[in-house]
Amino acid sequence: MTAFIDITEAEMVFNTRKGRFHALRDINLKIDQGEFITLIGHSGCGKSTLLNLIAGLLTPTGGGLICDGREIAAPGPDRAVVFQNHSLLPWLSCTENVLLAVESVFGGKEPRKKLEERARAALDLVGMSHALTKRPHEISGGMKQRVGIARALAMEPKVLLMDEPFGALDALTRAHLQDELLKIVARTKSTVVMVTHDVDEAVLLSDRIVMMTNGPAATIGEVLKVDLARPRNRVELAEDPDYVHARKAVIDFLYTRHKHAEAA
Ligand SMILES: Nc1ncnc2c1ncn2[C@@H]1O[C@H](COP(=O)(O)OP(=O)(O)OP(=O)(O)O)[C@@H](O)[C@H]1O
Repeated sequence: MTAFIDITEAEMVFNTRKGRFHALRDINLKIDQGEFITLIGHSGCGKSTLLNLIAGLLTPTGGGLICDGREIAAPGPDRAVVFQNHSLLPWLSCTENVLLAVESVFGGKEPRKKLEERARAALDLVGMSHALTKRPHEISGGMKQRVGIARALAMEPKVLLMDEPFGALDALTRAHLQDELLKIVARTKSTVVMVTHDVDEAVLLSDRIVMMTNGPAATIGEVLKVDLARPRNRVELAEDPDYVHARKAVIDFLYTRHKHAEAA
């Protein structure tokens, strides 16, 4: 039986002005439904490329990707993406931004009232009910990112794909949104694949951390299972020996065994 997401021998070669660039090779990964996976690795190793392959925004030059029994050949509403920069439409309110995504999935099948309910429920889930009519420029960066997450969740995707969703936020807002995301995912039981540079974020959120080697021709170096009970509490975890051990394993991979050339 194939896994919920099944990546087999995926390879990505880009054609550039300077010739062919081999970004990813031999990517093999099976992800179960409801799993929270983070992709971690040094800058330029191909984390976003791998996420974009799962999103269907890129087509692999070798191998294949399957999601829920179907080959991933194009982007689809079953795989919603949250980027680092919220990418909300500035002239629309928070509700209208979310509604647009809801309409793209459920429009034509459900009455307008039901679509509006879906948008409001998603904004409620991320704690943004107080800003339904506000435009993006009227809310903070953290709030914009919440609306971006609401927009993705409102599509009821099978998979939530996140490319450094909290990368542009200050440390406190980031911590707060990580905690919120943990609660949301516990409720929605979403399957999540998230790109991050942050070791603590990876350990706090993940069921498994996929650690990537440096490019060119990067691949999966190691996969670390994070066996910490949920719900997870960042304060209690700080001194948990299993947390400290997982953190050390990732740091060791990144900074000892796969040190980046620029940092060497
Ligand atoms: N469309 C493209 N054309 C050519 N090369 C590309 C393209 N997209 C990515 N690359 C190259 O592939 C490699 C992997 O890029 P990618 O953005 O996936 O890395 P990353 O690990 O997400 O990096 P970062 O952590 O800095 O965001 C890089 O060397 C990048 O320059």
